[in-house]
Amino acid sequence: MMSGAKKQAANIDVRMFEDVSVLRRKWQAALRPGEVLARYEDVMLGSLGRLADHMMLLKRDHGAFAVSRTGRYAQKWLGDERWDIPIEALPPDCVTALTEAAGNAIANSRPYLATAHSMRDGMVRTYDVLALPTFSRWGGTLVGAYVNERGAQYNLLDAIFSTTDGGVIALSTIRDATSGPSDFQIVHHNQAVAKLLNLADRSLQWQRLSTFEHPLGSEVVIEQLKAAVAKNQGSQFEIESDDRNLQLGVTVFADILSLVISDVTPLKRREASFRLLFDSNPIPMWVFDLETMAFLKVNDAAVQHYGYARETFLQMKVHEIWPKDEWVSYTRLLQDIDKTCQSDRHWRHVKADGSEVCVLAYGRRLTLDHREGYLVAVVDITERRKAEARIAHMAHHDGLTDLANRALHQARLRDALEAGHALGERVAILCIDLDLFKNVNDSLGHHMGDHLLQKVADRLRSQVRGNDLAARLGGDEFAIMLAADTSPKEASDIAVRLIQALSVPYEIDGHQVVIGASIGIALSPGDGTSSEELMRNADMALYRAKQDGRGVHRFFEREMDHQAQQRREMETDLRRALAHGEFELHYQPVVDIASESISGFEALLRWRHPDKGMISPAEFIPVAEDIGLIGPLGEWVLREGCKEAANWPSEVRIAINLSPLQFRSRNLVQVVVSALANSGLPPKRLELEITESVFLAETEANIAILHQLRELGVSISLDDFGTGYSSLSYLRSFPFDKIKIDRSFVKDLAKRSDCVAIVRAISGLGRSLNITTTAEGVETTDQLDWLRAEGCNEVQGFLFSAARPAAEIEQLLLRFGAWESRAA
Ligand SMILES: Nc1nc2c(ncn2[C@@H]2O[C@@H]3COP(=O)(O)O[C@H]4[C@@H](O)[C@H](n5cnc6c(=O)[nH]c(N)nc65)O[C@@H]4COP(=O)(O)O[C@H]3[C@H]2O)c(=O)[nH]1
Repeated sequence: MMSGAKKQAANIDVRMFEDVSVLRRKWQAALRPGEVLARYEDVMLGSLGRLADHMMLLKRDHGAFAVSRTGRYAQKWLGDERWDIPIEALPPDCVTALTEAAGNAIANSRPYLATAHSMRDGMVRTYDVLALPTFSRWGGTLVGAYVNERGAQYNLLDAIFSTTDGGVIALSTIRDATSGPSDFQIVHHNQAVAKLLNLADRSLQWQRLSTFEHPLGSEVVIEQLKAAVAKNQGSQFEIESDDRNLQLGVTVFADILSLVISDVTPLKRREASFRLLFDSNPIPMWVFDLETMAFLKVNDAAVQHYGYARETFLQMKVHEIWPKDEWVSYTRLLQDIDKTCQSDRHWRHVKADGSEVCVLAYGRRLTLDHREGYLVAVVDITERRKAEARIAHMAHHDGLTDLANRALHQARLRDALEAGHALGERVAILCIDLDLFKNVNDSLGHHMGDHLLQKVADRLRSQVRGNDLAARLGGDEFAIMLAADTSPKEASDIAVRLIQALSVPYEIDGHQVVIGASIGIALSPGDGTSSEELMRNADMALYRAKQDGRGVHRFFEREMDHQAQQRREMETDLRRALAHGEFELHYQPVVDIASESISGFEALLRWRHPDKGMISPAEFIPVAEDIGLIGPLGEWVLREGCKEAANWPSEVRIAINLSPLQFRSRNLVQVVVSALANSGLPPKRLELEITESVFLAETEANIAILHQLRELGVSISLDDFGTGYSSLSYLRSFPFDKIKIDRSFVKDLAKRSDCVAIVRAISGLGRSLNITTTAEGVETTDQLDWLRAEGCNEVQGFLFSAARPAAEIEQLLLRFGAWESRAA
């Protein structure tokens, strides 16, 4: 069944449809053959009847239309009863429809039907506008326009409100006797209200709130509405209804109130989740106002981490947790901040106690309490950064002294050389080697050695400035790089200062330790332009400084390069010499002062180089020691010496020198046993000469080896006695059979009383300890007389003979007999 209104609307539509058809037919019928348009008189004049009320005549005037002649209905539609109205004077909705219809009709030379929507008193009406194009005998085109409302009007507000999810209620205020607001009555509402209030089945119309059993009728709501009416001012508040959060927005129109209800449950849940995530998050978080930079919200973790009380925090601005030197840069960063920010940089923050932390910050924009804010979560990476820095530091520094290590030193040197090259500035390298450090390490132990190195490092550190760098290259090798354009004079002054500083006695664990330093200097670009070359040359200069008696500094000279070359050659030649049989032994007689006879021979090694001739052991033994050849070479000497001595008269002994490095091989005893066994030489005819340096390293083990040798029946002599540091204590460490007085004391016997005193003391010592004393380097009879007078037991030296090849031994024995008869 159709409602009355709908039926009426349907009738109107049918009539309108008929009107449009009639007019179209009339226009078609008026079209004469050969003419494009129907004539005005044929269409518009006469026989329009009822339709005349709905008609308008449109003239074209200079391109724009004007309306002349309007029927009554058309006048109402236009809202204007005048004849001749310019089109721009009409309501815009009419203008749009008329222009569209008339324009298209003229363009197509056919009737054209357009639709117009008009808004009148909140009601929307739809009209059909039919334009009939005609031509007039008096010239020009005239358009007859028919207008009629198509269907039922409807209320736009109702239509809009019925399609929204938001609830809208109109309430009228009920006043009491004092004319104050006492209650409210629902006078109108849209469909969404019932759904929002979960009251689908109940009618709300005319419901009084005070009797309305629903949270909407609660006292709280009524009081809020009363207050709004009293103040004539809108308000907004929330209520809960069936697990839903409803937001009520009140607008006051005198005694009528509109209540807009929206469901804010999802929003509330989001807020609750945010609160939960924010408040109890272990990661420090805050929200700050993007405009004022003030903290709006901070979570517990932030309060704890930064050490500010929450109230203090909330009165602060973001920049107050930045270090002052970053205020400008960080403010600039925040100005460019995006909707979200993934921290790709480190931020420095300052805690309440003034300490600084390093953090990563992650953030996003949000609205909090109607303010544009920024939510920030921070991850403190201070410890991680420290650990990273520690690891990076460790990779570039020496663990013991904390000085730069070789890698960092090389890298910095390369950089300095590059910069120096660009600027035309010199870079100096000072290679430093500690004199006598090995002694300390060996005699006082590694622990003391380490302490000493640390103190050395401290002194070096205190001597370097600016871009200069002190480094430990390993062991007791250090280097200083002087990066600022350094002259040779400056480098030399610094080297002198360094040697002085390092030579001041060290106080370590109650011991006073004295060491020195030797320094080699190389300067770029003259002594090298690459780090490798410069270091190699500084090292060569250092080698020279050590050769020159230590405690001095030397600059690199091209000649050193030559010497280094020679040394390399010697190393190569030495490796070959043993296999090629280039070594031989010479023997120097040892004379017994009392019996004035040869008691033995000292075997002294000789190297007959195929090109260079005879090379002194003083030159090649240290090299053989350095390249590890001393083991096989020493073994060869022992075998060869014992074999030779086995041919001598039975009372003549042989003395053989042992390098301290031979003790390292651990098979020394075995080698001696084998040499004796192979030669058949009785052990008592073999003397092994050692220097006190045997006691400097692995003392216990070496003393044990000495005891084993002695148990074989071999004698042990202490060579070069008096030249070392603590010889007397070594005499206690091992029961030596012989002490050899160094030739430096013998040399000046006749001239220097201190030498006499030393020789006297050593001889006395030997006597009281029952140790034979042998004086070396006796060249004059004067010296011999002094030695005899001081009670020395044996002598050897050029006075009797230099070391001679084995073939001359027999002759020597004979010749000695001759000397013996001449001396008598
Ligand atoms: N000015 C002067 N010198 C005299 C006199 N009498 C002897 N000499 C020299 O003094 C050195 C004595 O040997 P050294 O103190 O054991 O000192 C030796 C010894 O430490 C080492 N050496 C020699 N042969 C061997 C060896 O077979 N093994 C080891 N490990 N070292 C050896 O080489 C050093 C030097 O040996 P050489 O050049 O042969 O030098 C020998 C000898 O030629 C003299 O009256 N005046």
